[in-house]
Amino acid sequence: MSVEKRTSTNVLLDTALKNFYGAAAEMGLEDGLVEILSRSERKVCVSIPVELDDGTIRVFDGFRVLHSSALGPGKGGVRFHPDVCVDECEALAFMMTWKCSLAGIPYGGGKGGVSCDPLELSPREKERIARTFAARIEPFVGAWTDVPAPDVNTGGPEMIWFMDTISKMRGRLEPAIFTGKPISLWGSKGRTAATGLGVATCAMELLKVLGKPVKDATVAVQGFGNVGTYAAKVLSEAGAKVVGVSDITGTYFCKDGLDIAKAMAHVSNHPKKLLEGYQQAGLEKLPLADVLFLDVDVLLPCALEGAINAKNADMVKATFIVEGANGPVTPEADAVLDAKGILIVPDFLANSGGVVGSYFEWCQDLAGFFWTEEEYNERLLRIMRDNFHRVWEYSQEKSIKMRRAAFMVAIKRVADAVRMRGIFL
Ligand SMILES: NC(=O)C1=CN([C@@H]2O[C@H](COP(=O)(O)OP(=O)(O)OC[C@H]3O[C@@H](n4cnc5c(N)ncnc54)[C@H](OP(=O)(O)O)[C@@H]3O)[C@@H](O)[C@H]2O)C=CC1
Ligand SMILES: O=C(O)CCC(=O)C(=O)O
Repeated sequence: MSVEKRTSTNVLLDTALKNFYGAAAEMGLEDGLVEILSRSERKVCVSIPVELDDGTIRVFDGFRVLHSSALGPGKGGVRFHPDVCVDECEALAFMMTWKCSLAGIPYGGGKGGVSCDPLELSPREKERIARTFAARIEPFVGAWTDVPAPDVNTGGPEMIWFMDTISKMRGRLEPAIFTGKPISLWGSKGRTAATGLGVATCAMELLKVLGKPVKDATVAVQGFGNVGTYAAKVLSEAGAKVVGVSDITGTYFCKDGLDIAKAMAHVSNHPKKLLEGYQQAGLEKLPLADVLFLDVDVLLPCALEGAINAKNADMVKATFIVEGANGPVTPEADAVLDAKGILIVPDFLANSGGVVGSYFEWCQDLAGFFWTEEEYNERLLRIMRDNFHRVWEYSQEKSIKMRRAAFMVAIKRVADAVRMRGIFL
């Protein structure tokens, strides 16, 4: 039997599938498992009717995809963004399966989202969307079925609206269904910074194995949201020089290094949480895309998928790329960057600090016993460093790129679970 390969017009899904098929072929995965693992167990599409503040009604589309539950309950964020669609959610759920597997945590892959533009919505409108979305996906989520978390444009408030709605529907508190909650309401110390801390840790481990000092290494960060800010903060605190950061208002560049704490304070005080208007001595404002083309040691794409693609890959000057976002480099760009000798730490290794941190929160919620931030960070750093080295060493041993090595390690664990449990999960 030969496998009929799935393709997609959605770039992110097509990328995820191509990377999976390539790794599956290289490791000689049997056809039946390739068929099973190239499809999602469940794709839920819901409509979300909401009354806006002006009294009009709008219906938004929402999605929750469970790619695989072979290793445990689904795990993955919920995104609020105008481009959200079922294919994008499937691609991200697919990547969550490999991310959780690679991280060695007991979860499968899930992802969800609502197609909406948060910049156009009031907080009350966002709350109505979040609560109706939660109510409509209620039959499909649970601490032992599928555990959502924050992603682009969602965070603590959305997780509380989700948790509160489902707790009311079930008549009991359900804290372990959602992670990324505020610390005061069954959240965990450390979770907010976890993804960025993990990205920065991978960058520092990479520099270390290559014998390059972190001190004065130059860094550029695309996206100054949850992942980008904390990655920039940790690296600048470790002595690296973060010379460029960006959000949708443009690229902010300073050759002597940006003051990341000051930039974070500016964003947190900005009414729309933007870098717009940020000032410091020596600052230059550059066009949006320029952050990707700065001549730096390390580039961290921490915004959205497809940022580095066939059209712009040739202009990238960084020596290393550590992928903070999910899917920021398309396969075509990957080939161009490889030819230029640019080394890439793949997304589902580099940004796995978020889901590892969510796992810690879930454990604490189930136990009703909470850890200190030191305990949380100590465990997170140990896992991130071990995982980085496992993938790095495997890629060296096999003379393959880190992305391929990470896929092979991750697919093996899921395939073993399917073999042990039987195919009808
Ligand atoms: N949060 C988490 O724990 C995890 C997130 N990720 C992934 O990391 C990425 C970022 O997520 P997160 O930080 O949570 O999201 P946020 O919404 O907090 O931040 C996203 C940032 O990207 C910026 N951005 C969007 N488009 C562009 C663009 N074209 N150029 C420059 N900046 C842009 C946004 O700018 P603005 O604010 O101006 O819109 C914002 O600063 C996503 O791919 C997500 O899936 C992965 C693992 C875990
Ligand atoms: O924290 C989580 O559970 C998932 C985070 C996520 O969506 C991701 O890693 O892409």
